[in-house]
Amino acid sequence: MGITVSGISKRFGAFTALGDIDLEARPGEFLALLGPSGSGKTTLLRIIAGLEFPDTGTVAFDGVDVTNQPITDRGVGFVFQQYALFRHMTVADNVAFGLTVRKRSTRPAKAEIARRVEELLDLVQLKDLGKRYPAQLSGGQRQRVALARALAVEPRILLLDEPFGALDAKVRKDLRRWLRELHDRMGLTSIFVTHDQEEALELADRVVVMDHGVIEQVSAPEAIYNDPASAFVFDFVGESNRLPVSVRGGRAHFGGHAFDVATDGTRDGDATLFFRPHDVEIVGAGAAALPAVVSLARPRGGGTRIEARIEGREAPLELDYTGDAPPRPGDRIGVRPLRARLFPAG
Ligand SMILES: Nc1ncnc2c1ncn2[C@@H]1O[C@H](COP(=O)(O)OP(=O)(O)OP(=O)(O)O)[C@@H](O)[C@H]1O
Repeated sequence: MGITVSGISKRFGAFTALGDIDLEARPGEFLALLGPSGSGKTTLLRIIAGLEFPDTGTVAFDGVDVTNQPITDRGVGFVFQQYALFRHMTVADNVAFGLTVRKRSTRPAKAEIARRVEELLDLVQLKDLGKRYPAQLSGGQRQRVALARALAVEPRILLLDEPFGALDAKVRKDLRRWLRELHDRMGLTSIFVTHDQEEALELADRVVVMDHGVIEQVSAPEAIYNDPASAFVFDFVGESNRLPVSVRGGRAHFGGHAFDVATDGTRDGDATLFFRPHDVEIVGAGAAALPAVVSLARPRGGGTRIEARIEGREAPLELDYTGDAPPRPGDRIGVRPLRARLFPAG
């Protein structure tokens, strides 16, 4: 089932939480909403779920406008961190909840509900734990129960808000993979909110990067990392160095030094240069490059991570060196950014 969000805006008092959002999730797609705290991810997800209503704009599922439908009519499964399991109910009763609260006319028979619960517990690999209470489970098991509960109503759309936020890194990673498999196997359309970029890049078909209530970029994970659409995305996703430069005659200038970068039609004037730590060439001092002094060198991932200071800039550059004669603290080096990107200042 496809999800189409058109022209959605939402204010809380004088504060604009979402401004004119357009977004499309194709049938079967797994989207991640990624952004810093307060960027509007949860508000957007709640509007898609029907837990919140927009000031303007529409939400449609497979072309059918559901903007004014309450959550109970939308047929979505959702796992939100704040909708924890019911502590006084067994695991099985938690999973059955969405079915048992249905009106009598649409509620399956008791035996049928029990069968479905068994099936779901099997699916989330908690087959023999139906009689336990949430307090008797690990964090990861609880989140799998929450997922089983969301899936009990046989949704075509699954909405998840940081469902693994409170779990340790290893469990998170396992659950993430397992969730992706489940999504594929059940043919769901899923939207997942996270502020963890690794999670978004690993899990999603496309990543939606948000900041201050607007969408900065919607792209496949590789493109988010390798071809960021804005200075914000470059900075937010992956490691980066930023340097205020002025662009003149196809070259970047910083502190009296000029160096070659692809200016890609950037107009002459002030700009911010971005480059990743591994996208540099480190050359000897005196070469036509940005002069820097190494302040720190430590092993990292088979190479050496170097911090280097440049005159007139407080924040050191973070650089990766992969050769076998890494520079040492105090060494003077020249830094040539490769694959750098310029964004107009401002
Ligand atoms: N009911 C509300 N009343 C007033 N302000 C709200 C309300 N809900 C959200 N906001 C504000 O809207 C902005 C966006 O919040 P939202 O929860 O959507 O952000 P988020 O990107 O999900 O952040 P986080 O990663 O911290 O959960 C925040 O500044 C928040 O304080």
